[in-house]
Amino acid sequence: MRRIEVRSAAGTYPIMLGADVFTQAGSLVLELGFRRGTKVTIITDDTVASLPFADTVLTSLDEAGFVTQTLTVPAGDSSKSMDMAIDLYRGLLKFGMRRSDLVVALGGGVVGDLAGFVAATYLRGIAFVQAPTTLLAHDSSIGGKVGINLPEGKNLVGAFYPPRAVLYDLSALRYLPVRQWTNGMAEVIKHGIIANPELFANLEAKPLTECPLPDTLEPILAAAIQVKVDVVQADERESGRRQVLNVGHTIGHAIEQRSHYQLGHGEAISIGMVLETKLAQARNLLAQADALRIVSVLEAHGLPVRTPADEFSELRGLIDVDKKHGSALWTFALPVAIGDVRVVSDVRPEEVEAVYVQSLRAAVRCQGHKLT
Ligand SMILES: NC(=O)c1ccc[n+]([C@@H]2O[C@H](COP(=O)([O-])OP(=O)(O)OC[C@H]3O[C@@H](n4cnc5c(N)ncnc54)[C@H](O)[C@@H]3O)[C@@H](O)[C@H]2O)c1
Ligand SMILES: O=C(O)C(=O)C[C@@H](O)[C@H](O)[C@H](O)COP(=O)(O)O
Ligand SMILES: [Zn+2]
Repeated sequence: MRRIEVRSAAGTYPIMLGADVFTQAGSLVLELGFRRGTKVTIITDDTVASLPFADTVLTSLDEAGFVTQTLTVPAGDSSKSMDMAIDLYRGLLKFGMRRSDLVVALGGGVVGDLAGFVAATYLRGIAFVQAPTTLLAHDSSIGGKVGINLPEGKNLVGAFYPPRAVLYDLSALRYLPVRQWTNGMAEVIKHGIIANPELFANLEAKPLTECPLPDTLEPILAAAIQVKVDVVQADERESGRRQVLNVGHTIGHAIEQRSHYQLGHGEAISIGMVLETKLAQARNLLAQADALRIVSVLEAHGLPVRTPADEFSELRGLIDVDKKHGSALWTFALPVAIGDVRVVSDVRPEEVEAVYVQSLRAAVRCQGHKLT
């Protein structure tokens, strides 16, 4: 089992990464200092609850002497809501959860963000452990961003609230449908674009279109995780450097929400990365060869790269509520090389619209070719 430490203002926490982490969940939680008899609520979703490893985690915690319950929410981004958070608070209260007790978020980014938000706010904050089960969650489980969506935009309510540990069992990933695997690759590729050109080149040379065996996967995932760890350690509360993790997200979040979550987070961010790559090119920040490499590697992984049919006017308001903007001008994290992303805070909405409209026209032309 590989151990990666994350320094945070609230203390250092470990990421335990390996193929046999969940069977040891109970002893790992004891090692964190929680005593036998502590109440542990596992928060998960209804898909994950039915997979064999959910039982493995529960059994391991029971055998270690914890008093457990499981609370289940429907799978999907619509569970990242205040209504769902309130249901969960009540579930915790009913079970008698105190400040010394523990929440375990077992699932993908939706469960991690929601359960983390509930843990951050229940009784003004109780401890939680992230137990990510999707590839995408190599990103969401680290760094302490927790939150819920509003109808007006993604992740508009939340906190920076680091977990006590991240227990990442790679054997859970073999249950992922291909679409979910691919969805997660968007954030792995993103981490390469941000700060690891070697990781990016490896993905170009050998696209990971399905879940490989843990021995192959572990070093790749560890490299992507290390990019995230380095960034959040440098700027935990996103006052500057951390904004680079948002490459592809300023437009991608709007596209994700506008699709009513028919597009997965990684799928929307893939389209967002393509459009933001074009914005970087339009500003002469990125060479054409690098722009082509970004689009090609996303395509090679089966990720969507075409602009959806939405009019820009339908996205503008959603982009406008992005938390990074400081004024009427927009803030974007733009790729400037493979392995380097720069934050720019003087983007006029009209510039984005021009790039978007041009890409939309190109996408429609392409479709026309296919039909004829
Ligand atoms: N907090 C952060 O830093 C951060 C970072 C990236 C993304 N996010 C958020 O994460 C969310 C997306 O996360 P996600 O893509 O993991 O989505 P998700 O949590 O909805 O999981 C995707 C689907 O896979 C299923 N699933 C989970 N584990 C599985 C497994 N092992 N086998 C089979 N099916 C499994 C889930 O039930 C769900 O249907 C978005 O809400 C996004 O905003 C947060
Ligand atoms: O950890 C971060 O910081 C990120 O930006 C990671 C993103 O992949 C993630 O989607 C995050 O939830 C976006 O946060 P937001 O603050 O833009 O809502
Ligand atoms: Zn993301």
